[in-house]
Amino acid sequence: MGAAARPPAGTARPGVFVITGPSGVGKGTLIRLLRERVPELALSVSATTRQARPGETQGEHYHFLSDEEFARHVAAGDFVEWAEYSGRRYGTLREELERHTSGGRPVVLEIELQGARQVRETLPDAVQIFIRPPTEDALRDRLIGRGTDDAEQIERRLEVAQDELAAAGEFQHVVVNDRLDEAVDALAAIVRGTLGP
Ligand SMILES: Nc1nc2c(ncn2[C@@H]2O[C@H](COP(=O)(O)OP(=O)(O)O)[C@@H](O)[C@H]2O)c(=O)[nH]1
Ligand SMILES: Nc1ncnc2c1ncn2[C@@H]1O[C@H](COP(=O)(O)OP(=O)(O)O)[C@@H](O)[C@H]1O
Repeated sequence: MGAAARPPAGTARPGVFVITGPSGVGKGTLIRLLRERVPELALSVSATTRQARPGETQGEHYHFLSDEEFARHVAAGDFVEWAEYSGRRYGTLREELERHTSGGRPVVLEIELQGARQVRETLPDAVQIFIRPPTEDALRDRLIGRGTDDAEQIERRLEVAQDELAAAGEFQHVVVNDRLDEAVDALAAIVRGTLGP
């Protein structure tokens, strides 16, 4: 964006950063480290109908909802975006996003491809970042190594990953998560480049 396209000083909208990439590529890990580097960056906590994994807590990792609760929010138009992934629903509640942006905080959304495409339409100023694995074998190794999904879930996630990886070219920024520290550096540079020093 050129300087002429910027809103006048004092009215700049906080940044919305969308981070997408296949399951197991390291999005959650990268976002945790990114937020240590850029502490003002808030995390949008998504809603989901999937079961909490051991160690995940309500309202911190996700807003865990029943199918009925999620459907009610869909019908009420409460979601900025939502999608079905591996048989479960995931979405960004408008209220959750605005809780941060209305206070002037930049915010990061960790969402899958269909949701990122919806945000591209509804929030065209959002910065879109795609995370790639160095190889598909590395992705499989990370999903196995994480130990949170059974073999069937891992295969489903790897199948979805094929379509997701094919869509990397749609994204403004692509970061390869090979060495973790280098990937965090690249993400921090994108965020700092948008927000300013
Ligand atoms: N569209 C959308 N996708 C989401 C949202 N929250 C999480 N996801 C994505 O849903 C997929 C599955 O998430 P999860 O079950 O937590 O698995 P994990 O990302 O492999 O740990 C991942 O690609 C997430 O990025 C959301 O609010 N909206
Ligand atoms: N650069 C990396 N090199 C090796 N392992 C990684 C790297 N980044 C993340 N991991 C590991 O890969 C697994 C999946 O990471 P996670 O952040 O849960 O991915 P996602 O949120 O994209 O599903 C975790 O066990 C994590 O520790």
